[in-house]
Amino acid sequence: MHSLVRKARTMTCLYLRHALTHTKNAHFYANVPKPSSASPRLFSGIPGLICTPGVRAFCTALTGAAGSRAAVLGQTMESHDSVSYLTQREAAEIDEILMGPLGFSVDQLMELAGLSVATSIAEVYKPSEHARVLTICGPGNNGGDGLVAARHLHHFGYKPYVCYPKRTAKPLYTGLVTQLESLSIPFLSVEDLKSDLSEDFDIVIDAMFGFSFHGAPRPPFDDLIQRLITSHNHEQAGQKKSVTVSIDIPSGWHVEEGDVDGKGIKPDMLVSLTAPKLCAKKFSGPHHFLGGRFVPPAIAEKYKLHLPPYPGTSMCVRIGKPPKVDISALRENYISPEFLEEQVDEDPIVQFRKWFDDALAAGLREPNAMALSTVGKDGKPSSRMVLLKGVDKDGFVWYTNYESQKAHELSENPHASILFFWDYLNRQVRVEGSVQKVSDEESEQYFHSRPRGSQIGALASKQSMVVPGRHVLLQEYKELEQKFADGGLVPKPKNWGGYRLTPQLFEFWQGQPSRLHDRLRYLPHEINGQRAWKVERLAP
Ligand SMILES: NC(=O)C1=CN([C@@H]2O[C@H](COP(=O)(O)OP(=O)(O)OC[C@H]3O[C@@H](n4cnc5c(N)ncnc54)[C@H](OP(=O)(O)O)[C@@H]3O)[C@@H](O)[C@H]2O)[C@H](O)CC1
Ligand SMILES: Cc1cc2nc3c(=O)[nH]c(=O)nc-3n(C[C@H](O)[C@H](O)[C@H](O)COP(=O)(O)O)c2cc1C
Ligand SMILES: Cc1ncc(COP(=O)(O)O)c(C=O)c1O
Ligand SMILES: [K+]
Repeated sequence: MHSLVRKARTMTCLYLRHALTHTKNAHFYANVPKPSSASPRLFSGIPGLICTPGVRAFCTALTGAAGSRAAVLGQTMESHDSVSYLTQREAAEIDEILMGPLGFSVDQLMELAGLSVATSIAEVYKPSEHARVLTICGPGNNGGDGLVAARHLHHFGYKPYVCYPKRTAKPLYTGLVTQLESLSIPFLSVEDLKSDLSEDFDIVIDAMFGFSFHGAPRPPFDDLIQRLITSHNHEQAGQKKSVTVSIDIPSGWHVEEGDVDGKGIKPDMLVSLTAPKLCAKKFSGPHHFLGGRFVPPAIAEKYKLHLPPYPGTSMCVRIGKPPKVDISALRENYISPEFLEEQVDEDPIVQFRKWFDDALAAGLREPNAMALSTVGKDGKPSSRMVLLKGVDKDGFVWYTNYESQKAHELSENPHASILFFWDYLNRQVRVEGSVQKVSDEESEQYFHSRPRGSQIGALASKQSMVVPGRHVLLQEYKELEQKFADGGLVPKPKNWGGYRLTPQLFEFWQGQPSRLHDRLRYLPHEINGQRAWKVERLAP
């Protein structure tokens, strides 16, 4: 086998493994026609994975014949070859099957389609910079998707406007209009719109035509499409422009051939629904997303759909590479509630618990992950992440190897700094203090509470030492696994245990607009011979 293909297969296995381990309660089938020696190991221990030679699945389809990049099983798809495209007839057929034998109603599918569009937009364009959204709706279901998207965008914090010149009298559509009116979303006529839409809007959603479009656009859509083209040309002339997001098909494009004469709209984002239609091959904008997370396996199999898995609970997934970004331009404008001296607890540990509970309530992944910085006698700082395993009035506890780099540095200099960053909450907490080992009993107790695999892993790993290759670690692990196969107690290695940082300084940071962040620092001081904490505000 060509080594690149072999590498692609291995990578696919890894991605598949990743996808599986992050998708709970699902069963996946993988066909590995010529398993490499690594395959069983890669797949072992994945709940829900059934390896079978009979079932066609991503693994073969994507890395076998074409030998295309394995990244398709990550969260993006890199080449056009690896994604499936539908013809106009297939798209209409799938619609009929979904709403016929598969028991969906059009309302349901439209709701999910519109939600996918709104979440795709929210992934790329933040309401802080792209608040004003005009949705131009056509007479069919594509227009309906636009009406639904406008409603969700309102709830996501955008300011939607709708232009819906050819309304459909069916209850589904009149209901969607009523819902938008009840949110006081303005409906604008074509005459209300300026010829350059960029003047009044940050985003224009093109929900005029979907996969049933044919021929040349009739009024008033011909004019509306022209305005989207003009707005794009303004951008090329260096003026500020609004971004165009097309739902399913860039309106005016041939559903299969795309922008035939090259004079059509050039959307910045395309949200394909169910699966991209053939015209999407011609899409060259920076953001191609897939939405419509409702495709049952029967459809995927019948139409041999190869599509990227949706990450987590997301309603959309990016297709294709993320655009190249100017790193220097990457920034967030933090918007948070005020964080004032009067609000903080006098006890910084209590204050920490409050913020930690907020991080837990927000559902953040590993809110207990913290950067630990240490400095040995050479005076050179080093940092790494560790997991907080306990916090109380005595301090902050984590566990590690007592012969690791951090352990050597702590033995030379028992002072450290820990740092939590809770991105979603615009918060950071830094804590500095002195460090001691926890008692052996405490370490014993914690060690035996860990998953058995991690206990054996701790025995197998001489943390921070050079290893000749991964196989050495795996071999060591396998031998230990066999040694403890009887299920008896795995002894805690002598060189494994906890550290406790006794805090001498806290700083609670909350991001605010214009970089005028809140920073409240706690330092110990004495009042009438009593130890207390003094809170001071620091300039951001
Ligand atoms: N399964 C899915 O993925 C789902 C997709 N959804 C969305 O539905 C559209 C397809 O919806 P459909 O109603 O079939 O069609 P369109 O929205 O594309 O539009 C049909 C109307 O447009 C008129 N039309 C067609 N061509 C022209 C033209 N050249 N000028 C003016 N008007 C035109 C057409 O009128 P006709 O008289 O020509 O028939 C119709 O009134 C799909 O793309 C998705 O966006 C569902 O929401 C969920 C399931
Ligand atoms: C999120 C996260 C949590 C981690 N938690 C721990 C931990 O609790 N204990 C640990 O020894 N290593 C942990 N690690 C690995 C460390 O970052 C580091 O690689 C290892 O401890 C060796 O560090 P050293 O060579 O500086 O001592 C974690 C890594 C990450 C990314
Ligand atoms: C090497 C190492 N040790 C310990 C830990 C902490 O893990 P646990 O929660 O199993 O104690 C981690 C976590 O990533 C780790 O990577
Ligand atoms: K469209």
